[in-house]
Amino acid sequence: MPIDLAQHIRNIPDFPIPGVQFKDITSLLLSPDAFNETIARMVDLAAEARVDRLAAVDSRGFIFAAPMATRMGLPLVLLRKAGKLPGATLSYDYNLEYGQASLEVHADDVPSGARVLIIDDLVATGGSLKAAAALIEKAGGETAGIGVVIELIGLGGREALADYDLFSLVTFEVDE
Ligand SMILES: O=P(O)(O)OC[C@H]1O[C@H](OP(=O)(O)OP(=O)(O)O)[C@H](O)[C@@H]1O
Ligand SMILES: Nc1ncnc2[nH]cnc12
Repeated sequence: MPIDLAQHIRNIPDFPIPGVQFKDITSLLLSPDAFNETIARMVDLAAEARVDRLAAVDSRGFIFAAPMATRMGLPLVLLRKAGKLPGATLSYDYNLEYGQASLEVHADDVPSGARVLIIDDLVATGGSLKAAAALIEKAGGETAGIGVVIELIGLGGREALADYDLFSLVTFEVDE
């Protein structure tokens, strides 16, 4: 029987603010089989694009991108929240489903013309991943695609990212 990854993702209503159905991946991480299957499926989909590097969105994206990078034998670039990276950075401000943030990348981590696949746990409005793609492009790279474990339907994420190839493993309606 294939593993139903959706069954391993816990829903927490009204977190972090009333009205948000929070998709909690900590329950997925507690199952080594489900976590392993998640990485295997992400790697299979990632292999469909020509990719030179992976980039991971702070912080939950790190959990999935790091094992993918070692399995794929690719360099991993960290896209971090403001003020965390020690070297010279480029940054981009964006809106979340429930707040505002800024992403940064080390300017030297993206060679000119490098094809970068961006990885995160989840797409909601697409704001974080749009900022991630903008950063990669500002640094001189090309966005080879975007991969997420969870796609929330109803907040316009896929539409906001229409310029990019986006793959996801599991979809949920935003109010589900
Ligand atoms: O599509 P969007 O509306 O931009 O929302 C999705 C983003 O929100 C969450 O991250 P969050 O900023 O909460 O940080 P975390 O990973 O550190 O929990 C999630 O991990 C995505 O990165
Ligand atoms: N509904 C949600 N669940 C988990 N992470 C999120 N990031 C943005 N919206 C989210």
